[in-house]
Amino acid sequence: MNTPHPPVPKAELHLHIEGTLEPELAFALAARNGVELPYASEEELRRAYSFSDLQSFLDLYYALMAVLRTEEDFADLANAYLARAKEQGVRHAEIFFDPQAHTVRGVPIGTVIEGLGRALDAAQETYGITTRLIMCFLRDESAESALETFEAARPYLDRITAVGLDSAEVGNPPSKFREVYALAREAGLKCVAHAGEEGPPAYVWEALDVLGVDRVDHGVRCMEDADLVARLAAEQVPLTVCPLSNVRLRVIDDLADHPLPAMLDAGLLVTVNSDDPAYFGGYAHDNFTAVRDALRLDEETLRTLARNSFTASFLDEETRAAYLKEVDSYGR
Ligand SMILES: Nc1ncnc2[nH]cnc12
Ligand SMILES: [Zn+2]
Repeated sequence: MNTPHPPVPKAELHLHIEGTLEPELAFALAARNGVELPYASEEELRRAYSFSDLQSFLDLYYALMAVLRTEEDFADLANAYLARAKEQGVRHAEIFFDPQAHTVRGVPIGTVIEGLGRALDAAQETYGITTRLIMCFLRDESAESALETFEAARPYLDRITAVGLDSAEVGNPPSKFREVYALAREAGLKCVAHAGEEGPPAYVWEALDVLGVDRVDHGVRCMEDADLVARLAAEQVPLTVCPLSNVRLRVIDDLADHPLPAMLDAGLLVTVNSDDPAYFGGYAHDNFTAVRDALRLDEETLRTLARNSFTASFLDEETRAAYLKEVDSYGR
């Protein structure tokens, strides 16, 4: 009898912790916190997961966050993700969170960070997963709100590795956040930003040239601009691509048409990630197997994607090398 392959060891670099809120946990937290959800059952909620674009997803994503109120809630959310991530072969996770989506509801930023931090502190021992935290600014909020959020997070910066930029992209270019990114860099943080998901290649240029990002989240629309592809390839700027998300949010019509193979052929440092797995139908390895099947990727290409995930991470060199060794010996 064939023993099934364990999933290839990988790093997850594009994962919104709020996007891991499964219906089951949403209902459990709603009951615990006395929050009424506008859905009669988990099944009914799941039926609402049909999106026409990024905004239609964001509306539900922010609405469901109403159930997240206490440190314990954020710790439970992160633990539920880590348990699933372990099963998916995730050895390292760099996790986004959206503080403004919680502070606007009266949840203090310290509650969010301490709650997530409680789970992440135990992640290596409990799940064998190393972690980093990336604080995202909501780009459809003002630049002033991002600055206030950064200042509110200052007491917790030792828990934060990088800043990021997410939410509704079109009409909210990276340059709007020049100032807060300069402050983050001054404070020694790494910088990433969603760019080129729904927005044009010009937003990827801005993320690079105005914000000075170390990685681009999504970035798939870079393929419309040959000069941009050349720049990203020459500098080996990592792109955290999220295939199932791209299909669910209609960035790409069909997974079989995804530009991932063309991106790899162009010499881009591409990684495969899950974005908001509770909403988009798959966690990290589910994305690997989906692209393998739809795009007929061979085992060596999957190994390259796994290698890329560690190469593109914010890990220290020694830990990175240890993980790369695991990838190289996988299945051999
Ligand atoms: N795919 C995505 N794009 C932009 N903002 C997000 N927030 C959560 N998921 C997102
Ligand atoms: Zn994202």
